Amino acid sequence: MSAQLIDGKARAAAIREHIKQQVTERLAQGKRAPGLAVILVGSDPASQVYVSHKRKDCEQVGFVSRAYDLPSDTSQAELLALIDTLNQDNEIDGILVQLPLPAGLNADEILERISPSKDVDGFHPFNIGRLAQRMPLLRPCTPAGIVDLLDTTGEPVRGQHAVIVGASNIVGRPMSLELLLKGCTVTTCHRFTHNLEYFVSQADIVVVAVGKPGLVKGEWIKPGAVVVDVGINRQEDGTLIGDVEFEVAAQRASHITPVPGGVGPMTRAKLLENTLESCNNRD
Ligand SMILES: Nc1nc(=O)c2c([nH]1)NC[C@@H]1CN(c3ccc(C(=O)N[C@@H](CCC(=O)O)C(=O)O)cc3)C=[N+]21
Repeated sequence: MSAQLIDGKARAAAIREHIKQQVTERLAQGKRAPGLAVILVGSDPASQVYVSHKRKDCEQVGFVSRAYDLPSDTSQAELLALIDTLNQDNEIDGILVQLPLPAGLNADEILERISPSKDVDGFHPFNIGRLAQRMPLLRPCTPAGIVDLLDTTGEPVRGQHAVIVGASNIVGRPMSLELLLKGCTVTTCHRFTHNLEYFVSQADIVVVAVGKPGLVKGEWIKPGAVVVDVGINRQEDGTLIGDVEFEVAAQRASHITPVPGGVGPMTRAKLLENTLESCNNRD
């Protein structure tokens, strides 16, 4: 039995279509289009790819996107000053500082400087705290995109044992909070976890977000489990693979996300949703 693919690309396209309609309605009511500021510091090639995707997405849905391509020697003070200005800019509803930042910059201080109401990444401690206390406002995009995808499988979520592999601030930790909010029993594994196989083999839902190809072996997957692979590992030949051994896992899982075409497009779609929500809240 091979798993059903969870088609993030199609789901993301449907979300963008819906957003585009809402922007058209806003314009018809004489309201402005949502504005997203994307700050890229330095010239990390992967970041340039992701940022160009974000700008294209904005154009497609009718957002105003403002790009700030800053030199890698931009100082902490210059970055903080730009964020302070954008926090006050009434044309801008979302501010995104593309990670990773060049060494020497304090990312935590920079992200915390973004006004929580314009934090469309959902990384700000205020927004994470609201999620932790079951009162989410702007939610981190990748975990929110995964919750959306889980709902499309038709498989139960509430009461299921969810195992998250990876405990980063931008995926693993908020993912654990999102699935707790959905009523899952949550196990969060990380680099200090002993016997990862044991935990993964218990899971009804597995979310892997580490960035290590082949980390989760296919035979660890419990028959019928739902597998969500957040890993985006670029191989020498330029192809992308995830953190899960896809072929074997797909023989055991009921549903599985492909890489590419699964979680990645949902991350981008949720960023657009957050920006529109911020704009609507500012009317
Ligand atoms: N402030 C900030 N916010 C982020 O959300 C953020 C970030 N920094 N830094 C880097 C990561 C990575 N990330 C991805 C977004 C889309 C795809 C995506 O669309 N992937 C496509 C493939 C795209 C390709 O071909 O490279 C897919 O998986 O199908 C991947 C990765 C967002 N990130």
